[in-house]
Amino acid sequence: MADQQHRWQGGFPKIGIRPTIDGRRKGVRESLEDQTMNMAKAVAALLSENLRYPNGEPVQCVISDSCIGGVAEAAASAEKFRREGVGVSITVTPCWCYGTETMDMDPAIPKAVWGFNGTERPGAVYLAAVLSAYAQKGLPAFGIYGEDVQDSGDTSVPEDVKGKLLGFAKAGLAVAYMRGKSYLSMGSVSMGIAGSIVNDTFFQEYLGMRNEYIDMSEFVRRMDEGIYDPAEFEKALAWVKTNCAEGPDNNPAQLQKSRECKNQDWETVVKMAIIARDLMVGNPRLAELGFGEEAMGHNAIVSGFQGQRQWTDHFPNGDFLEAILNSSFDWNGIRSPYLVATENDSLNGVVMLLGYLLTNTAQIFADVRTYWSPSSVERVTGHKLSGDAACGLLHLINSGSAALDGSGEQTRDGKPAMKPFWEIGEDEAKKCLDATSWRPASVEYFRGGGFSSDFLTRGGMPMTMSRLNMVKGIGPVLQIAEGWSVDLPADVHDKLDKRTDPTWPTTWFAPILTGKGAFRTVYDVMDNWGANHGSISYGHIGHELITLAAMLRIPVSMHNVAEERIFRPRAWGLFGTDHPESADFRACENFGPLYK
Ligand SMILES: C[C@H](O)[C@@H](O)[C@@H](O)C(=O)CO
Ligand SMILES: [Mn+2]
Repeated sequence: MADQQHRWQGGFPKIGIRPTIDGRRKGVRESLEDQTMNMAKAVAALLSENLRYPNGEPVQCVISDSCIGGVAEAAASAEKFRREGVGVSITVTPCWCYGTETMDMDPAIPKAVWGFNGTERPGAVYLAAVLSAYAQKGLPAFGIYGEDVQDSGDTSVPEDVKGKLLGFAKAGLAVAYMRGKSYLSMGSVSMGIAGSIVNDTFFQEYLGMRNEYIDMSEFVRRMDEGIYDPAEFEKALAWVKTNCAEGPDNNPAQLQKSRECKNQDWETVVKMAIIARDLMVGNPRLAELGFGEEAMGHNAIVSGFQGQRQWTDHFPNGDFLEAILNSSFDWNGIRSPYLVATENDSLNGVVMLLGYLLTNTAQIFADVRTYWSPSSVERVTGHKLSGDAACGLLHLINSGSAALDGSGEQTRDGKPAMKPFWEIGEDEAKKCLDATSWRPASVEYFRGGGFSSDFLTRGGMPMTMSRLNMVKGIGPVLQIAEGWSVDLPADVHDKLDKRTDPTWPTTWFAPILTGKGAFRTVYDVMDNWGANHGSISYGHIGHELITLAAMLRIPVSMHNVAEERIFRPRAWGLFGTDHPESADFRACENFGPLYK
């Protein structure tokens, strides 16, 4: 995958591990050196063995050169971390230490402290002391403390501690990786969708990201002037002819485009996909072809394509571009997705990015289009919903950027899954492609034609749908709904699907209900959802999104994650423990965005 490597040119943030110790020599420090450093090595091994960067390589950890017994060693460690590109820090200790003299003072990087639950020289006292120092200094940190007492010679990492270390590290790496990267708007506001109004202050102050913009006419320039790799285009077009089967044209006969026009449209949409990727991450091949500036790209880890309507009123739509780039495979083989938000809905692009960085898997971008009550389904189809669907369903469907991974044709332990690219087999990629038919675009919507990916998500996948909303006076607010994809009998699906648009990808989604608030019923989930879109990740990752949101100081207004799975900075509890949701809002407001 050599041609992919340039997209990782910025490298990846490392995790700094800070073994921290009681600095008193003549006995105390000496007695703790090995245990403390061994804790750091155990955490580094845990993280590198279990976590991977988006390119599939193991996460790298950097351990301070010495235990940190005071400010001189803390400063030396900070300097090493700066040199090494550390973006997340974890302090570990089995003993009492001097909080303000040893704490990590870098305001921009997520931090956690693991205080060993021991009795000889308890790390818990330091843990509590330093977390209070973090709260006092406005640097909220995560506290990790195992539930069971460990003997001083025990160098293992308990399961509960492992879970918190891994959850913190995943979210922390996501924060660090976003910093300095771009969101690329290809076009502007689509059909009056407010999420397409790109809020650059949000990207800058909350995510540390830059906003880049290109006009959609850039696609015409590059196509007309051949600013793309012609060899790759030929390879891609041949691959498409073999792997992207056209489905039936659902347009009225008199509106259907000729075969010749469709063939031309295929060439156009394939070029659009190559050009969109080059715009996002650049392409060294363009420099070889004499297009040095275009070869650079926009350093974009997520983009949005406006498409509708001016482009799509004249040119083939961006559904192929969006769907194939969001998938984990294309003519260059199996690879990490390039995130593209349909309709340039940048707020949905952000939650696609958060889900991707937490899971390293492709995301489904969808309209939260219809709530189907059990009675409505029965009225329309005669079918009685049951199982996960018994309380009703949400019809998630949008033309465009649902990754083909969303078909659920990959498997893990024999069940439908969406996997990181390095776990996907060639046969599984083929199954996703074979499960997708490319329907001539509905010309009522897309006068310029194009092809829409049409697949049906297999049921039985754990999923998490999320949405970022922008509320005047508050700023960003995150919504999360864990649930399951659901299978429907083929005839039932067909009847319901045909009532919307059968040429688009469908996921039948059953949110997990709690019986309370927005999760009292499936209808309440829909009725509380903040916008027309959601991003759907594989797995129940709501707890990891909550941890990540707290790091970013983005309050969560709606979720169905059990309280015992939630992990936020220790300081959040100081805003009240009886109503965690309101405490979250107040804590986020109090500490404010990371990069303000
Ligand atoms: C094709 C249609 O215009 C759809 O793109 C539209 O209904 C949406 O997806 C709105 O979010
Ligand atoms: Mn939409």
